[in-house]
Amino acid sequence: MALTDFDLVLFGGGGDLSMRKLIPAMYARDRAGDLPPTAQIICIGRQSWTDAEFVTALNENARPHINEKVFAQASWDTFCARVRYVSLDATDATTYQPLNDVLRNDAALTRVFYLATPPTLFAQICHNLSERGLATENSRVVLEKPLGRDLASAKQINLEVGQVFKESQIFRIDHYLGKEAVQNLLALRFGNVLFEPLWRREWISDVQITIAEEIGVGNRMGYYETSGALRDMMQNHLLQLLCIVAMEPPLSVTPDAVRDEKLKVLRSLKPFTATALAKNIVRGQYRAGHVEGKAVPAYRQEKNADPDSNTETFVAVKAEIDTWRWAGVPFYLRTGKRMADQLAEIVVRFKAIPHSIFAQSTSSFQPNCLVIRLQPDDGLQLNLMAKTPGDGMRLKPVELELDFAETFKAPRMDAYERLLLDVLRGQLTLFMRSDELEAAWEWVEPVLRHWEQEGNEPLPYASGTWGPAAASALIGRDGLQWREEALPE
Ligand SMILES: NC(=O)C1=CN([C@@H]2O[C@H](COP(=O)(O)OP(=O)(O)OC[C@H]3O[C@@H](n4cnc5c(N)ncnc54)[C@H](OP(=O)(O)O)[C@@H]3O)[C@@H](O)[C@H]2O)C=CC1
Ligand SMILES: O=C1O[C@H](COP(=O)(O)O)[C@@H](O)[C@H](O)[C@H]1O
Repeated sequence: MALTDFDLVLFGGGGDLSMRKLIPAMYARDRAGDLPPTAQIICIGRQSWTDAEFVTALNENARPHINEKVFAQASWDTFCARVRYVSLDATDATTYQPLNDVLRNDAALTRVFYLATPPTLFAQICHNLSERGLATENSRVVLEKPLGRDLASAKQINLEVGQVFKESQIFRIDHYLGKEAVQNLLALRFGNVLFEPLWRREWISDVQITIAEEIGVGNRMGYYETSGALRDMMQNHLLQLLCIVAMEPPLSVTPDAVRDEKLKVLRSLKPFTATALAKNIVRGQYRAGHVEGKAVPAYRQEKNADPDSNTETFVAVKAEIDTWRWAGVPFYLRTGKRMADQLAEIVVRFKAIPHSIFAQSTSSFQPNCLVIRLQPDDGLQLNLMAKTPGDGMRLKPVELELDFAETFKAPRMDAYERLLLDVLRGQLTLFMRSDELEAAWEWVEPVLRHWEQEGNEPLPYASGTWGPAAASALIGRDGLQWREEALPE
């Protein structure tokens, strides 16, 4: 579907997210021919730059993040010519005139305000846009995550943004929902009959969702210290993945049909009791170690770090969903920085066979397992038992592997490319509704309060490992192992 001409305003246009993700994504769509010739990208910050100086910054900071296979100098020059830079203080409406001057006043245009700034500015920016008459009927606003830092602040942001924009104009982004493998999970679940009868407590033993990163906090210490892994990854990305795995079939892929189902999952998450707070959560922080053979410092020794920081860089949780479909099926979620590998995957483990008709005992049968791999490459793996060739009847675990890049050989689209196109088309399905967001905060809120009250110093783990030993114990208590622990050496 062709895009209507637009003005895209990137608040925080010179920041880390814009340079690493948003600008490269817009460039890729421009290079693919998706952007109307007169579309503008207006980047905002307090720093005083001319358009030409900002293009120099783009060359230094955004250009290195563009895939070399996509890059061409001529199209990059054309793209840079669309980009304007406007210096203003987003908290001060009296400084907004230069933005009024570059925005085109045409009701037929789409106007998008993308707030890639700290979330503490979201409400203020929306009020200022309204005061300056810029939040028009044809406008949309994109809010980055994490939206707020707890339930109360998230509600306040929703309330204030809602005073300026209608819910249908608000795009709360979670870039994990734009990843190809997540879309493919929807296709797998609702485009095939094979899994649906098995996708329930009778046949599934447990689900593991892991987002492990090798990188540390990099230059984002200022932000990360106020956040930590629970707010940065668990409250949003991991819970959204859990929703896609656990939701009932939606009536259609229309925004509210999908979001209604995700909301039901979030509302069915078993609230943390005092015992669960003590037993079902592991909080960790990385120490010095080696990642990919390179020595890396402890979190507390990173640039701009507080040497006494208690911010968690790892969190693992055992969650349960109180519904007929999922009662009794544990969902183990974990995420961490500076871990052994860069890996994002969902592992659905099926129950063991009830009885062996072969000479082998049932315990020598590996339960079937479906792995949906999001990163580093997206793909699917199904573990089955098969007979080894030759005489006798000996069964062995085998893998059916589907590599999406290999199978489709089609150009890949980054999550931000897909989601930015959806914003420009007004397609809300992959964005969170206010009630969903609040339900997710409601579930993590007791954990935040518990950590505040208990002081709760995070457990140390060496960089380049899979997190604190307590994370293995968390799942081990149920007689299970994280997938990498169960794999043969
Ligand atoms: N970086 C990432 O990987 C990810 C970031 N996010 C979210 O994106 C948002 C931005 O993060 P990130 O890019 O890392 O942050 P940065 O600190 O790198 O960038 C924030 C930008 O906001 C601008 N800014 C801050 N205050 C004002 C103000 N008063 N007026 C105008 N501009 C202002 C700054 O520009 P200047 O200094 O010139 O004013 C800066 O460029 C956050 O909500 C974060 O949680 C989400 C997912 C991943
Ligand atoms: O939202 C965030 O996500 C990134 C990880 O995203 P990925 O697509 O690279 O897996 C994480 O590094 C960052 O801390 C967090 O804010």
